[in-house]
Amino acid sequence: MIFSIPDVLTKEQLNSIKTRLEKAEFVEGKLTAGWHAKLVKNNQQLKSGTGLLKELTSEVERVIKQNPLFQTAVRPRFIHSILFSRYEEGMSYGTHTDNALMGNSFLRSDVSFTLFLNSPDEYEGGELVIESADDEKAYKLEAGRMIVYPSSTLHRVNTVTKGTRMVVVGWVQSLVRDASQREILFDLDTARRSMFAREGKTPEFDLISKSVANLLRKWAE
Ligand SMILES: O=C(O)CCC(=O)C(=O)O
Ligand SMILES: [Fe+2]
Repeated sequence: MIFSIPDVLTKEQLNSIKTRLEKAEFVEGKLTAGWHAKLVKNNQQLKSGTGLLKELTSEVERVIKQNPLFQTAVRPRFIHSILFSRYEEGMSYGTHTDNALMGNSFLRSDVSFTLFLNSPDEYEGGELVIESADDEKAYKLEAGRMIVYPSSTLHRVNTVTKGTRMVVVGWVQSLVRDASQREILFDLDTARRSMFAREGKTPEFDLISKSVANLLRKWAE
């Protein structure tokens, strides 16, 4: 399931993050890529091990974690490996797949996300393109909006031909590893919430709630 969440960050939060990033030190993106992704990764990211990265990471993580749509659709156990990436003119990230396990704790990447920090009219190119078996789709979202997609895909970032593209990227180890199981839980949960809004706590609502809980018991790890 690929979906996007609007207004993950408010205008004030976006401005505050961008102001702090303007003065920050960025390094070669290749430093955190797997051996094959390194070959095609040509961007910059906020230097690791700095107070600023820790501060911004915890701010963004908290906001994402609290988002109700993210919670129901992704069921995060760990949000991890967050990077603040910058693509200037001529930069791109060629076709790759994300590492399955990341960092010293080998956190699994089930779901990837890109949170756009600047507006699409501030740069040309720079679309995130996600491939499927016979097609591909390009995403270039407004500032504050986040695209969420399976880490199992092949994807790329087109060359930025003008301006600068600023994003936050990160990964999630979900409580429910299997994407099709996550989708079943998401559909049932959405259906029962809309039934609840219309008719309140009916016997049908109780039965769907019981199924959501029991499936979660079966599938969560
Ligand atoms: O910048 C993006 O939208 C995605 C970047 C990416 O694919 C990655 O960092 O692995
Ligand atoms: Fe990626």
